[in-house]
Amino acid sequence: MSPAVLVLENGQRFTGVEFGARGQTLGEAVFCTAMTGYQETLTDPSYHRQIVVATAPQIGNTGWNREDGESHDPAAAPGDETGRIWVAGYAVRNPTRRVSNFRATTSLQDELVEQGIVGIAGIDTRTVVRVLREHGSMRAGIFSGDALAEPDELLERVRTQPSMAGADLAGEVSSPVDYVISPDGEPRFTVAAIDLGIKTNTPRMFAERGVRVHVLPASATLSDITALSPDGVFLSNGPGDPATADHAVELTRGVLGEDIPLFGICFGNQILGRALGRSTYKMKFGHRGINIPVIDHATGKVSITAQNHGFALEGSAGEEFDTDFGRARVSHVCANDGTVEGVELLSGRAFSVQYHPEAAAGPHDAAYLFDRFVAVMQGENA
Ligand SMILES: NC(=O)CC[C@H](N)C(=O)O
Repeated sequence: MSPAVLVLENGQRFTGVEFGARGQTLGEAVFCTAMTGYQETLTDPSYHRQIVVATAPQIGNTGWNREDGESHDPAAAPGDETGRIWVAGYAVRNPTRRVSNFRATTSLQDELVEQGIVGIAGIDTRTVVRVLREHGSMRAGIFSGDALAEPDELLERVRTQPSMAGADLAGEVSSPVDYVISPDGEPRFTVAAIDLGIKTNTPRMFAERGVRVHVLPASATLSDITALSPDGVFLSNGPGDPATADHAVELTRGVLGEDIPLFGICFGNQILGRALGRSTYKMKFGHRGINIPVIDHATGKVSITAQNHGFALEGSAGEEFDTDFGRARVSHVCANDGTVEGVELLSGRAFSVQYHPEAAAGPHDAAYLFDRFVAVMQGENA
């Protein structure tokens, strides 16, 4: 097995072995605590430009299949549209040697090679995670093969890459063209979904509820939206720093001005929050995993949620504030650290959450939010 090295911005190096493609990759090192769902994690466009460190020690048991991908490439061959890996790199402790799942068509190792994703295995991921937890997410690189020829240069390469703060990335992952996901059965409503890095399970959750989803590129304008006469607008998850997403924020303000019902997830929550006048900040190490507890301020109920974010909205539990579109409040907070996990207009016409009710992968506690959005489109008071 050939050597590979993970180099962190603070100068720490972890030597392991190649995993996936050979070469060099740069990105922000972040850790994900999910025990399962690596295929969904790797294909989630929100991880664009990030090197994911898995805290679960053994990765790859279920191989790779043609069904669980979360990216959407309308130009890809049928059956392959959801499989693009978006992470910049993958760092694991112990890759499985034998795939064991009836749906697997290949192994994770082979898929990483196929897609040219550079990874590293055999490092003490517990130590890496402790460093990231203590010092925060930081720039990093994984190097193997010829990239190891000049070991003294690696740290410089890591340190000269752009930081995640200030990164405007939604346009790099968004579909360049519109596409439509048809509902199961008769269409009841049409939602215009702004693709800032949308995961495929989101339109699927709408489709199950009779909603036709018209996905629009991140560059869509308010007239592109109103031309569809949608019953609602959806703001997707996505990569990068929400403070850079000025176009999406202006678009959202336009949608709120038209009083079209609006729902947002993750990046979409940060954008709705900004449209309501709040600002965002970079968290120390973010929330990435599938068992993160969130408190709904209105009911006191806790949902166990899937999350993947490194930025958050300013605010505190239950805080109410005035906006250009009426009064709003912080609707949800994280039970672990009190960060904002949701905002809403008191009118109920617009709401969003920082976590992932589409749960791919993850627990289904928050799926009711899709029902709530359908109820708002139906004209019911949410
Ligand atoms: N999953 C997401 O939508 C992530 C949103 C944003 N890029 C963040 O890291 O906070």
